[in-house]
Amino acid sequence: MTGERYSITDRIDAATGGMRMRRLRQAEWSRRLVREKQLSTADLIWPIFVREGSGAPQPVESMPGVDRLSVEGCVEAAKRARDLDIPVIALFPYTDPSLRDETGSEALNPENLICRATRAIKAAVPEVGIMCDVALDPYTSHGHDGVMAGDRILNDESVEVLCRQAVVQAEAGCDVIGPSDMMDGRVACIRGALDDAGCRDTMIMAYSAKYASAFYGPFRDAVGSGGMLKGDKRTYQMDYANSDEAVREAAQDLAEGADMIMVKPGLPYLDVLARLAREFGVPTFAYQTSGEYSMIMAAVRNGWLDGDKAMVETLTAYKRAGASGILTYFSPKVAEMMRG
Ligand SMILES: NCc1[nH]cc(CCC(=O)O)c1CC(=O)O
Ligand SMILES: [Mg+2]
Repeated sequence: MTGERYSITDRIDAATGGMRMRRLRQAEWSRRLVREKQLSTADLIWPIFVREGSGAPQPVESMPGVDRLSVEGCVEAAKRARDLDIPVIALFPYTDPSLRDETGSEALNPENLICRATRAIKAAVPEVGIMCDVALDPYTSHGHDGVMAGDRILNDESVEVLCRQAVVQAEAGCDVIGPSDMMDGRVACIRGALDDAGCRDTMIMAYSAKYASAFYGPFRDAVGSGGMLKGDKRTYQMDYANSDEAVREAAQDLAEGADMIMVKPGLPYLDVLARLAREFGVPTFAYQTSGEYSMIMAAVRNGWLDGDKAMVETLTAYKRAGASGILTYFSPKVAEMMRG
């Protein structure tokens, strides 16, 4: 050092122009004042697993804190959602293996578990929105989202069944249809089928950029399709190396009549989420998948992470990336925390 000419402080002031970024971070009140995004209970969609029969919640082993609920249990969960200001719950069925077949015909049964749960919840808690998945994997003996011929998943034949599944769910009272199957053209066909059935008000949240991902494993346990799945879903779900393609997928779904779009999984795909949110400016959602949830919970169980902090941080990250809302298994927990 040659000089006393410049002190560290002089150099810092010269470099920053005196604009010290830490100034606004010095107190909780000023951090709150300049915060860009705020997670709210209005951002939450709570996925719930439904099972046959009555009685106590049945824990999903690979998802600590998540249970499969009876229809009655789902009604109680919907009341909890209402009391916590959670706008929507998303229902997923655990289907008894004896009801599964090659074509997923139980999906079309107006008395299936999902339809009965939907009707029971709508009757008891009409102010909570209900979202139902459109895809055949909870109902097929091979665990795929569509119908098969040999080892191929047939697109158009699958779409035909998915349209009927959507109408059955809408007629049971479902408010939001969530096609998660990734067949081509299904949004247009489902919209048409809903309209033809007089369900013009039923919304569609399209799983537009849904990737063939390792982060769905615990979900497949929860709905009982894990052990059944033959092969993988890479001929219909997206390649995780691609994001230009996500833009084209979302553009198609919107042109076909999707009211809302979704990116799934969430955290490893925040770039895709941010891109779609900016590109289209439509309600854009993210799914914090079972695998993301279980990763956090596993670390919490080992004492390696503060679960509450990781929960709020990840959910806020979705908001920062541009999500209108998040499907998350943390919904009741974070809503309780926000209520204080
Ligand atoms: N098509 C069904 C469906 N709907 C939501 C999920 C995953 C949700 C999660 O992992 O939390 C899946 C699994 C899959 O596509 O294999
Ligand atoms: Mg598509």
